[in-house]
Amino acid sequence: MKVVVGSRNPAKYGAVQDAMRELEMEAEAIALEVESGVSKQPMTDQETIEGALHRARAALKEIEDADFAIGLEGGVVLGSTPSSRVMVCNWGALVAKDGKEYITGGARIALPDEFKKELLAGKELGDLMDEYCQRKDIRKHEGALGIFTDGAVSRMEMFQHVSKLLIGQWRYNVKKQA
Ligand SMILES: O=P(O)(O)OP(=O)(O)OP(=O)(O)OC[C@H]1O[C@@H](n2cnc3c(O)ncnc32)[C@H](O)[C@@H]1O
Ligand SMILES: [Mg+2]
Repeated sequence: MKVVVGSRNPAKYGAVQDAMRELEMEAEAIALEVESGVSKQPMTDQETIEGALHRARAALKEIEDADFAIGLEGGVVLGSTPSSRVMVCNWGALVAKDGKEYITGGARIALPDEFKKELLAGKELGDLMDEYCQRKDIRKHEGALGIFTDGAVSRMEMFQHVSKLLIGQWRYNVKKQA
């Protein structure tokens, strides 16, 4: 089997590899940088879902003999009421070679309130996190999730869960059709 991942970010690509290992799938995984087709910082669930789907569709187009492609996308949700918090959201999409598309939501947690103004001014969460922690490339490592849960759940672990949910749904359908 051959699987394509629509990102070269190790927190995403590594997550798909780990998910496949856990599900005892023998597949070659290829990481490809593709366009998300949405803004660099998606600001709604809908935009984040579209980014994940676009990545998966674009990745599958690149590798003709792939069985399926996975797109993973992070975004933020600003909240529409004064009491609602700004959250990091996560979505994944799997597009199979038969054209079937699967979508799965990942964990979301609240971010510091002061992030809201910066996000509205056009700042990316990845850059905000690096400034907040005075470090580089947090998005490629534990992510906002890992930082704000004191390492309890990392971005990679969350994307691993999303990938397992996607691959599981794909498997269910493949078995049903057999
Ligand atoms: O190379 P790609 O695949 O684009 O990986 P990315 O880290 O940029 O991830 P996304 O494009 O999916 O995320 C959109 C933006 O949100 C940021 N982001 C999302 N989740 C994050 C997290 O847990 N920690 C830090 N930044 C995060 C990310 O850095 C981008 O600025
Ligand atoms: Mg990005």
